[in-house]
Amino acid sequence: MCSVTTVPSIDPVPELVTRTVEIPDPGALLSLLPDDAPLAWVRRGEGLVGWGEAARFSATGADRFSAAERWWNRLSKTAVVRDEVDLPGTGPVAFGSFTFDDAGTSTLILPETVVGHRDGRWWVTTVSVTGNLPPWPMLPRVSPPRRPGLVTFADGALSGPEWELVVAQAVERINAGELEKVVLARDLVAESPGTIDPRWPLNRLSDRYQRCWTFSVDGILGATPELLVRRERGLVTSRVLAGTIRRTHDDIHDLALAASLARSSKDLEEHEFAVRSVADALAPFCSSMNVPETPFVLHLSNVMHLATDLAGVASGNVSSLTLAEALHPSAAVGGTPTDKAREVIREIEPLDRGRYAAPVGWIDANGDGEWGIALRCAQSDPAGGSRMRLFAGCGIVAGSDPGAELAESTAKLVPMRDALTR
Ligand SMILES: C=C(O[C@@H]1C=C(C(=O)O)C=C[C@H]1O)C(=O)O
Repeated sequence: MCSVTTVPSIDPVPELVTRTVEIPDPGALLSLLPDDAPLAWVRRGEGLVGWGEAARFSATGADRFSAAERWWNRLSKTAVVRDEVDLPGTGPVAFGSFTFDDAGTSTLILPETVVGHRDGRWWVTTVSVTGNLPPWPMLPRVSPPRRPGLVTFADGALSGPEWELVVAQAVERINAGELEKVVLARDLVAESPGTIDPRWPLNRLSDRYQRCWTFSVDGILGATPELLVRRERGLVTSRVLAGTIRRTHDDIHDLALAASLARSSKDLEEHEFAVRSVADALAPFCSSMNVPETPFVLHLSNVMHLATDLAGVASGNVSSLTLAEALHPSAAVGGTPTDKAREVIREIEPLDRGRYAAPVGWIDANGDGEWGIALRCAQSDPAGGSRMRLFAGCGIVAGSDPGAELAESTAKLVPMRDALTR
């Protein structure tokens, strides 16, 4: 295993050799994962899983994305690649997770083994960093995921009522004309009697939230409904969410609620801020772009969101990671205007977001990749695997009611809570 924290120009680059071979259906991707540091990006059974660590890059600060990209380019562009499948996600692939703010550590991880599935094809990529051809891939036998013991939940930085006061402060500042929208987050601390096997919640999340991207990278895991950006051979796509309503589990009532969400001027305004921030950030990188005029309603099992899928044609050879950097933080997780919203978050949200609400995903040697926003997620505590922090946030605009926002954040915590307990 090799670990790199900075990239001085004289740094020796590992001699990367990768071999990708097509394999018959090996079973569900998540069922292949070992319990130690599993890497995953899976939706509806397709995607990538990985394990082992051939190389890792860590970065801190405002240039964390560009430093990570430089490292990845140096590693992957000089690699010897044997790839008999040749799809986005074959050949060398790194999984990544970035911090919301400049503080804290962001990582890119090059796994020793990656298994992928897409359009009826499966493949394995193995990696060597010694210049030799990596071993012929063998999928290890893994133990089944272990159910956590009795998990308890406690308030994180603030109790619910304390958080409502912070939301009220934000509404006041919006009404005073300081900014238009700010996204505020809260956290819960989950504690289990023993080490939590991350594969347990991962499997629960991917079964129950099939429209979401289930991810696990370097201790943060979850199922996000929001795709910050995908770049695939010149096509750029993004799914923007903002505007939320809780489900009641009465289908007829939920349909009426979906219709009211689609007409709610408060939610439409909040959504418009988010779509505009993504379209504006992508514009310099795209020769053409399709931005639908009206959102659709995305139904998840706990909540419904206003959603817009944007698509563009990349004008140059810009990587998925550069695009993720340009988009982060979108108004869906930061606010409008961005800089003012970040300032307000720093001032009134007494919480270290860590990697919550920031890009998580993967990149290949061509720069193709998918980066979600780490939402509906939990971060394992570096001090021990029996503790996790769960996060949820809400977009606050002029018409926001603190009690309703607290209820919305509680609904957004349900997927992770349930995945740890049921
Ligand atoms: C911030 C979160 O979600 C974001 C905020 C939303 C909203 O305020 O309506 C909806 C989806 C996400 O863009 C979260 O889930 O933690």
